[in-house]
Amino acid sequence: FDAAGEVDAETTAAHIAAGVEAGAAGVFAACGTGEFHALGTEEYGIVIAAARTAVGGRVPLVGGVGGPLGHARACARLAAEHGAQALLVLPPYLVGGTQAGLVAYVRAILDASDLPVILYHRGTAQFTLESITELLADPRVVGIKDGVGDVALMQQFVLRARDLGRDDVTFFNGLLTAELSQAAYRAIGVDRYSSAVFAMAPEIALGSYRAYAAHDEDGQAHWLREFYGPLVRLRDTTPGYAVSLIKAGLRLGGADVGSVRAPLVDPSPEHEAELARLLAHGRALAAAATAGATTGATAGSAAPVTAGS
Ligand SMILES: O=C([O-])C(=O)C[C@H](O)[C@@H](O)C(=O)[O-]
Repeated sequence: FDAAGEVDAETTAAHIAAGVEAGAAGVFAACGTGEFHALGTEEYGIVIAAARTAVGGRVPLVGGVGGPLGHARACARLAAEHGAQALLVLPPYLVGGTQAGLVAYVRAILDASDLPVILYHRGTAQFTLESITELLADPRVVGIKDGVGDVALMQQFVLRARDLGRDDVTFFNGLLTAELSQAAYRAIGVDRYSSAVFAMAPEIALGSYRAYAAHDEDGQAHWLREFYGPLVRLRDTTPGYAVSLIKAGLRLGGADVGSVRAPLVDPSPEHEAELARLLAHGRALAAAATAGATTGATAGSAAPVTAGS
């Protein structure tokens, strides 16, 4: 947002382009971290159009949709019009329905455009094995992203997709600060995750990703102890920090991204100082890991699966 609190298309595009250039394998635009909850319909179209310009067809672009059904359908149409390749279905607003109602909600969004959907299993949109099975019968359902943390249920979703011959379905760990739990997700066949940290500090997310991709368990544990664990403890001090810390991190890096919108709040000065300290430490760890990799001291992969949000 600009100084007046309006969507700033230019800054949005520059931010997303920088993430793609840094190596994101895909972009979730206007989703959880991208403040879908705070955008009007017209603003949503501006964000997706900016994202499309920034991405330039280099990686898949997924637009968030959700909330009130009328708004979700309007956003689905706008995402299609502005060139997104898929939709991430976020939970409906306020009310929780039955599983049949949830399936109908997804279908109504599917019918609003030609875009395939990824289901974000989270909040008021928590699926059962039965409702997932029903939705997987539709080839336009191409992904499931877990925001609940029930790995046993997610394992069932993965196996059911395979049993149905849906090898095309992509699974993501979409828990807050996904890196913290990613090792457990890989063990159940979910090797992709969306990284909010990538959105504020790609070099840190990529440093951690390289340890993950190389199956370097000591390296991953080091990242969790030194950076992600402390970040999550800071995140958990205040509701909404999963989003506002990311934006504050960008501001600390010099990007003119404005504040979060209500009801979220920006971090307090003390918390922002703690974030700055953590980011400096994370960047030092990333630089040391890169130096180690170039001298052959640390194994690493150059191909990120990380997707900015
Ligand atoms: O925007 C989104 O899709 C999310 O909020 C998911 C985040 O990226 C989550 O996985 C995280 O915090 O790392």
